[in-house]
Amino acid sequence: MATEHNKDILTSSRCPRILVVDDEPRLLRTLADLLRSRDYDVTEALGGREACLQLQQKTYDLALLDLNMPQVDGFQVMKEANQRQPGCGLIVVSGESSFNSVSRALRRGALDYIRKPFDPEELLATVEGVVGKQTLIRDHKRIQSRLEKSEALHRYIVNSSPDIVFMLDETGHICFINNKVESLLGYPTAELCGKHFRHILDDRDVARGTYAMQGPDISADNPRVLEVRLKTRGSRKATRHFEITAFPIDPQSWPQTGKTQGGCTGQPARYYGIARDVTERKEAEAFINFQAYHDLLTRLPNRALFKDRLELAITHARRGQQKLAVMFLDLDRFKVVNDTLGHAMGDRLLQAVTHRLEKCLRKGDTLSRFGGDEFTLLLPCIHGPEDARGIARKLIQALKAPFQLGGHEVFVGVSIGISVFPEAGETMDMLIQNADIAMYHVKARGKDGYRFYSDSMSINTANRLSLERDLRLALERNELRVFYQPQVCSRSNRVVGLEALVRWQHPERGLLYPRDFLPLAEETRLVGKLSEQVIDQACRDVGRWISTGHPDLRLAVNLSPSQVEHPRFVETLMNHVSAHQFPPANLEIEITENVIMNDLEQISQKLKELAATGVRIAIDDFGTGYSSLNYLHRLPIHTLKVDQSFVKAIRGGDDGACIVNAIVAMAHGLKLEIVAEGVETDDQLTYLKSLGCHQVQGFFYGPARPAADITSLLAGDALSLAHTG
Ligand SMILES: Nc1nc2c(ncn2[C@@H]2O[C@H](COP(=O)(O)O[C@H]3[C@@H](O)[C@H](n4cnc5c(=O)[nH]c(N)nc54)O[C@@H]3COP(=O)(O)O)[C@@H](O)[C@H]2O)c(=O)[nH]1
Repeated sequence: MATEHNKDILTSSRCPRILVVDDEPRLLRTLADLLRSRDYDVTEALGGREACLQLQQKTYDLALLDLNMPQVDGFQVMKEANQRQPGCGLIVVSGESSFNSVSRALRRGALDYIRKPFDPEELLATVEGVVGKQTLIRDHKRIQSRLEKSEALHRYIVNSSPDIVFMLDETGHICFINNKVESLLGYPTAELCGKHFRHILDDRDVARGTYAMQGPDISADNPRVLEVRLKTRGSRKATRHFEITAFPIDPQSWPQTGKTQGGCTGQPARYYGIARDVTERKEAEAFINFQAYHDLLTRLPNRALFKDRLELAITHARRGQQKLAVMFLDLDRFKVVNDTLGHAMGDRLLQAVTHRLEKCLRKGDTLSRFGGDEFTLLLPCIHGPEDARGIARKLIQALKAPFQLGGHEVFVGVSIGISVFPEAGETMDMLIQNADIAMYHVKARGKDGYRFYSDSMSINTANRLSLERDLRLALERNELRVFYQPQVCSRSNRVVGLEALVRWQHPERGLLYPRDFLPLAEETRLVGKLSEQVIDQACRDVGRWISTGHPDLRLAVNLSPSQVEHPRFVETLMNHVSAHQFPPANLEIEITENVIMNDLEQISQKLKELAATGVRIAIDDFGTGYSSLNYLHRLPIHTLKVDQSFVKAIRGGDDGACIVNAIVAMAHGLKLEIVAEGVETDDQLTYLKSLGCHQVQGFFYGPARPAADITSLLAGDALSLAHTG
């Protein structure tokens, strides 16, 4: 096929067409016959006029002309031929032999001049020579035109390729690169020709790219395929992703003579290939990958990625005998925002919270959104629990300031459970689960704080299920007991109040304390029912003591956060109180500051309603939370209970003691009653008395005890209280 094609290019297959022009018919015929004897395709023109007509009708390779002809002479025919058929060769055959005529004929384009009478052999040789030359010129032009077309076609194909097409020499310098590099990366081709391909490789891929091209086993059957980032022109950072397929050039199939054909390095091309822009695919892949492992709202790692990182961190920690901490964070009051301001605001809040939390963390830490308003945090390589404690405090503090959401000022808090590897669990699941358990303990104590997991919180899943079942049964079978801890006036040593504290008389496990079951009750929402039973029992017991000679005796009850948050809290509580005809003025509810701050507006309304009935309100654990003067001032608060931790600190004479001074002074200033909790020693009592804090509660006067003990205590001598403790 190629041979046929070449033959077609190189030779003209038709026999040359010759126009013979003379005004003498005899001479004309002789000349024509002579040429026909050599198989030329001959046309006779009798005179110049007919010749011109012929030139208008047909194309000729050659014209043999007489000069002296009547009307239209040979020069005019030459002029016509030059105008109409510039490719037609001209030979003059004339009896005119003056220098002028010859030179004029040659100037008009005659290729040769044969004088009459002519020698037939000489004429045939001249014609053959001119025809051969004409054929060569014509074929050359045709080949050139075909080559130009072919080159244009290939150039068009290469340059309109969607890919970058390139050739490299042995050392990796660019011999050729198509225009696509300009539209994709911004480089004019001339700028890259002769440069090493490293010039456009992203720094991160230079080593890999260079190694790939130097690899020994690259062959036509085994092209080098690799993905790299190429730099865009004029930007130090912007890159696009390309998939490069490079082949070696076989010198056998494309022999190059010294210089690269069409190349610009002066070296033979050794590799050719294409670079396909796969940026969109890579970005789509990256997005899908991101989606699989991240939460799209906060852009934080999701549960799957968190677990993966935790697994890895545990392996490292185990190998290096290090510690790590897992925190389980649950936002407080998020639900209120979501329900009242809508999900869009809820989403914005989660983003803002994420932003603040992230600011508290180091580079290697992993904060993840576990779902809803739950986050988990991995702190790898900590020295000990103190590091985690510091971070937990920072996180809590970071969320203290209000969030501005479309004109609304919103407060949220965070409850954080912490588990430290390896003490609180050696596996990923255990660490997360135990941090979650610890978090529920924070929630049960009024939210917005942190707690470390300890084994005492733990109940494994099986135990947990059986404990939950037991607790449900306990509520049905009335296994809950109410113990009372006296609140004593230190001046008179008289019992002024009783704090109701729940106990569970478990049929197999004996007497259980709130820490053993309250978080579970909170988690399973059984706490509401539990509290109702406690209130009922306490109203019955204390109501009896009130009506039997202790009219001023105060009943203090603890309320769980979820109980207070319930929309019908006031109504439910008052129903129980009135069901037992308990005088509201003898009832004091204890709530923590965090419960109040959970939803200041709602709680404030509820507390006002309660206070209007005569019920008293005490702030439990005062000093450990917000200690905000703002709400103390705005709410109907009657009593502050100084947290045990500050009372304990009295003994050491450290900062805690100063806090007691401050709280007592503040309570006096605001005309609030004050009860100091956890009083265990005479020194603490003396110190508190010296501050003017006369209502105290603690093991100094005795722990919480069953109702029967309280009956005899109230009947006996109040002064003997200290001895019964
Ligand atoms: N929603 C409800 N919560 C309740 C109810 N009953 C108890 N609780 C909550 O459980 C917390 C722990 O209670 P408890 O184990 O009974 O501990 C109380 C006292 O026994 C203990 N205490 C008292 N004096 C001392 C002391 O001198 N030293 C010392 N180490 N501990 C002492 O303190 C607890 C009472 O604290 P407070 O409530 O802050 O006054 C308990 O704190 C409640 O939150 C319930 O019915 N419903």
